[in-house]
Amino acid sequence: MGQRKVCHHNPNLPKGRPIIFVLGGPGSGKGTQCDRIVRDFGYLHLSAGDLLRDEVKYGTEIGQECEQLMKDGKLVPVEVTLKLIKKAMKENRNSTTGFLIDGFPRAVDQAEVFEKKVGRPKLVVFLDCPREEMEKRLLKRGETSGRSDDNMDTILKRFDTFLLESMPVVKYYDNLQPGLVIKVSSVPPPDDVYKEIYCAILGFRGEMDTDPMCAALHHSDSCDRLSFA
Ligand SMILES: Nc1ncnc2c1ncn2[C@@H]1O[C@H](COP(=O)(O)OP(=O)(O)OP(=O)(O)O)[C@@H](O)[C@H]1O
Ligand SMILES: O=c1ccn([C@@H]2O[C@H](COP(=O)(O)O)[C@@H](O)[C@H]2O)c(=O)[nH]1
Repeated sequence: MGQRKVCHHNPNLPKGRPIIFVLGGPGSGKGTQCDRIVRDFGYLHLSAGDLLRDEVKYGTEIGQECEQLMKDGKLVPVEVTLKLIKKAMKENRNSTTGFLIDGFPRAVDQAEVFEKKVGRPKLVVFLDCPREEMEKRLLKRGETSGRSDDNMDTILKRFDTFLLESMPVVKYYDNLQPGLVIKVSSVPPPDDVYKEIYCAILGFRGEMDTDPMCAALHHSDSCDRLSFA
């Protein structure tokens, strides 16, 4: 993953509704940032984890198949997640201006199959957060979330799965298309983390100059801060 100086200004954007992936470790803040993106851009937020938890909650066949895997911090088969995501995209294709996919793809083979069967995202946001910080956040969230995986035992397994299987997805997209991935530290407060994401989205929409803060970033050398290094 080399140093690349890339501004998010892609003149060859295909038409249609954009897809954004928000990736990062467990508790890195994906859902928190997605809330802000939805607020400002109105994209449809599809959390693969939420879709799976709904299946578990309603006791569907998929839910029964996935419940234990999720408690063990393992990945459910891509056929399952892809089916849920594609269904939600299809149902909403006429009512949304874009798709914000949170926590998927979780492995390189998942990214490959998405690329083949659905398409390429316009932007991949990678939230970078130290493990200790993620652990602290998840344990705190676990006090009230009711999630069966917000406990120390499962958190450790989720970290292992993330490092082994999910981190390579970031490199996959960075290699696939320079500038596609932005790496953002999610340690600062949520609104500060969001600034870079917001500018990157304006960038691929060709609207960078509509916001003075983003325009300054775009026209200065600091533009390469947005690229994955
Ligand atoms: N920048 C931040 N600073 C401090 N706390 C944060 C920040 N972003 C999110 N949090 C908190 O950390 C916890 C995890 O955040 P969030 O649910 O958004 O993470 P996630 O990446 O979606 O997690 P998961 O993958 O487990 O679903 C939440 O309680 C949230 O309020
Ligand atoms: O694409 C995905 C997304 C999620 N999972 C499983 O769900 C849990 C929880 O996911 P969150 O994104 O943290 O809500 C995850 O640990 C996996 O078991 C998945 O397999 N594939």
